[in-house]
Parts: sequence; structure tokens; C-alpha cells
Amino acid sequence: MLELDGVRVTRGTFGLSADLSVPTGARVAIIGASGSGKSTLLSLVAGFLPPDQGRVRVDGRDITALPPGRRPVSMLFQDQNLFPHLTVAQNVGLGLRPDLRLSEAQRARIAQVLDEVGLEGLEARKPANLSGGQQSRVALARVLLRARPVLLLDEPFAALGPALKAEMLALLARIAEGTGATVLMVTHDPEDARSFAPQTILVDGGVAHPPAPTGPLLDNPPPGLRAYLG
Ligand SMILES: Nc1ncnc2c1ncn2[C@@H]1O[C@H](COP(=O)(O)OP(=O)(O)OP(=O)(O)O)[C@@H](O)[C@H]1O
Repeated sequence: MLELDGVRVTRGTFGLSADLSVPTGARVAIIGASGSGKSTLLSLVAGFLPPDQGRVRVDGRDITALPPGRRPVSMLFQDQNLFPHLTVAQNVGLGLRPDLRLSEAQRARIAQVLDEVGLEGLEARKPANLSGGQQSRVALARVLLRARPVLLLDEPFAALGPALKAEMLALLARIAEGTGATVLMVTHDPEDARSFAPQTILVDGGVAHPPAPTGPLLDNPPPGLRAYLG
């Protein structure tokens, strides 16, 4: 269970509060207007932003004071955080050891994970020589390898076309199922939320609301969300 217990954070004149919990293994979309605080919510969980008050817990463990690198959390951004000077295998290997001093067993595991995401034979390529979809697969391979309990995604596939995006969401769902990870995904596309996430957190009016069933929320949105969805 991921818990945000009486959390409150301010950024300049903006304030966000969150009092909610997400069951282990759930897939949850985060939806809300631009500037409503979706990325802020992820930053609170990832540890990039300390709350002014409240606690963040994962499976009962208080992680509020832990720095990002020591949290049981992986985060995937839209730019996929790939390093251009490193190969595909090295970019994935960073998920295991930031200094890339990898054992034979770790190298074998990387090859296996690259296979699982459909990147076999591309281990030595640099990101610039990959398609957008292949770059997304590299980022997902790293996440798969790290197998952290909580996975945060900030509009991860926004730059991809609809077919490719659907494929990546299916791959992500498969990875999440395999690792048992709890997934929180910010998206601007209600269809992504419908297809990927049974539950959705609405961020509106300075509040991150508890997860609610995605279909009914989008079918009958409250006024703020209705205006945003158009
Ligand atoms: N470093 C900062 N300093 C001050 N205010 C900030 C900072 N970063 C973000 N904000 C403000 O916090 C609010 C929430 O921003 P946030 O990025 O979480 O929104 P968002 O819902 O993710 O938006 P978008 O959909 O446009 O990415 C915004 O009003 C923004 O102006």
C-alpha cells in the first residue's frame, strides 16, 4: 500500500494536499488540468519534493525522510531519461549499478530483459539510432530490471503515435503485472486512463483526490475535470 497521509506541499503560491492510499499492485492514472499539480504529486512520492507536513509510506514503512535514490520507487519521464553517449545495454545497466561495473550474471540479466521488451540484437546501439518506440522500450527495460515496488510515470509515451502508445501501455501493464509494482501514471489522454488504469486520481483545486473508478469518473466528470476534458 502506498499512503499519502495528511500531506501538504507548497511551491511558491501553489499548494497541494493529498490524503489518499493506493493498494499494492494497483494501476492508477493521474488526471487534471495543466498546472493542477500532477507532477508535484509524483515528486512527493519520488522524494524530489519534501512535504511541509504529512507522511509518505510504502507498505507501512515511512519514507518521508528518505532521499529519492533510497526510496522503493522508479520514475519514468517523457524524455525517457536515456543517456545519449551510452549504449542500450549500458542505459539499462544503469538501473542495476550507476557505475556500470556489472558482473557476468548482471550482464546476462540485462540481455534477458532486453529480450523481454523486444530489443534483442540492439544492445550496442546508441539512443539516437533508435526509433521513439525502441527508446521507450529501453526505458521500460530499465524499470523492469530495477523491479521497484512503486513505478511513477509522467506522461511517458506522449510523443508516440496512438498505435505505438497502445503497444507500450500493454507492455507496461505486462511488466507491472510481472513485478507486482504499484503504478501511478500521469496522462493527459483520458483514453490512456480508461485502457490502462482501473482507478484514477483526480488532481483539482489544490487537492489530489483518492483513487476512484476510472470509467465512472470520466463518464461523469466533476466541473473542473469536465472543463479540462472539453
Ligand atoms: N519550481 C516551482 N516553483 C514554484 N512553483 C512551481 C514550481 N514548479 C511548479 N510550480 C507550480 O506548481 C503548480 C503545479 O505544477 P505541476 O507541474 O505539478 O502541474 P501539472 O499538473 O503537472 O501540470 P502540467 O500538466 O502542465 O505538466 C503550477 O501552478 C506551477 O506553476
